[in-house]
Amino acid sequence: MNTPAMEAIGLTRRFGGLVAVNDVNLALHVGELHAVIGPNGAGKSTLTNLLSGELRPSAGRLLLHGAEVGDWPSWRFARAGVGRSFQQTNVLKPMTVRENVRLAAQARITPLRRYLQVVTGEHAPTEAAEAALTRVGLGALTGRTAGTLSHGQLRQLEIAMALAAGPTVLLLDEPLAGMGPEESERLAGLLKELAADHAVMLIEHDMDVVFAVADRVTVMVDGQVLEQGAPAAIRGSAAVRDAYLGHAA
Ligand SMILES: Nc1ncnc2c1ncn2[C@@H]1O[C@H](COP(=O)(O)OP(=O)(O)OP(=O)(O)O)[C@@H](O)[C@H]1O
Repeated sequence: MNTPAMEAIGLTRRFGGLVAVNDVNLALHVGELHAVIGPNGAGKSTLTNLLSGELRPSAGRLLLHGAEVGDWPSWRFARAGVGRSFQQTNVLKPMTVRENVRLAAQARITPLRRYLQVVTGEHAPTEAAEAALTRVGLGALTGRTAGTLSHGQLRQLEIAMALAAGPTVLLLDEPLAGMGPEESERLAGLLKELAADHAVMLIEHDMDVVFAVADRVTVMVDGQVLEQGAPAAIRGSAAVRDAYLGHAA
């Protein structure tokens, strides 16, 4: 297969004596939706924070399009095309939908470019914002105050914010949390569409959604990869079933 958009090799993160992410290997490819599942405390959010540059690895390698990025500061990740949505909502509620996405679009732009845009009246972030909003299905609500959106619409807005900076890699931490079945199904369809031209990593607890949309699944338990494979293989795995039942007990 071609070079992954993002690749973790032996990626490890310790918090004092706790190894939250332990020797994880993972490859994200454009055109693929890669779901990461696992019981609470498995290390999924820590892994997302490592891949988005918010946390530095304690050990191991992180590659973006084949180049080492493990020691990069977090701001370089967004500029180099790594976008993420957050488990906790990241939206500024008094601002409009459009303003939220425009601000997010600017994450990709250097301060000099932003200054030049003001001077020349160039409107690149506006166009990127409108395109992202149309793509997630919020094109008709751009002037609405974000605080008036439904829960599902807020999650769509968060995805638009992640998309607006033009990422290649999209890291989505429980984008469907708290949604009803209908909204959830619609958004799952959108995630699948986005995977056509992005490398998508999806953290998700709803197994029906995971098995419906994922091309590949990584199962984490206690910071480690328990299994990795196609959804059908993971669904039939006794080790995965045991891990979940063990944690439920
Ligand atoms: N900043 C931190 N400092 C210390 N320990 C942390 C920190 N962040 C996470 N941990 C610990 O690392 C482990 C993995 O946590 P993490 O949040 O990555 O798991 P998770 O799989 O995302 O869980 P959930 O599904 O509940 O969100 C947990 O034991 C957690 O308490």
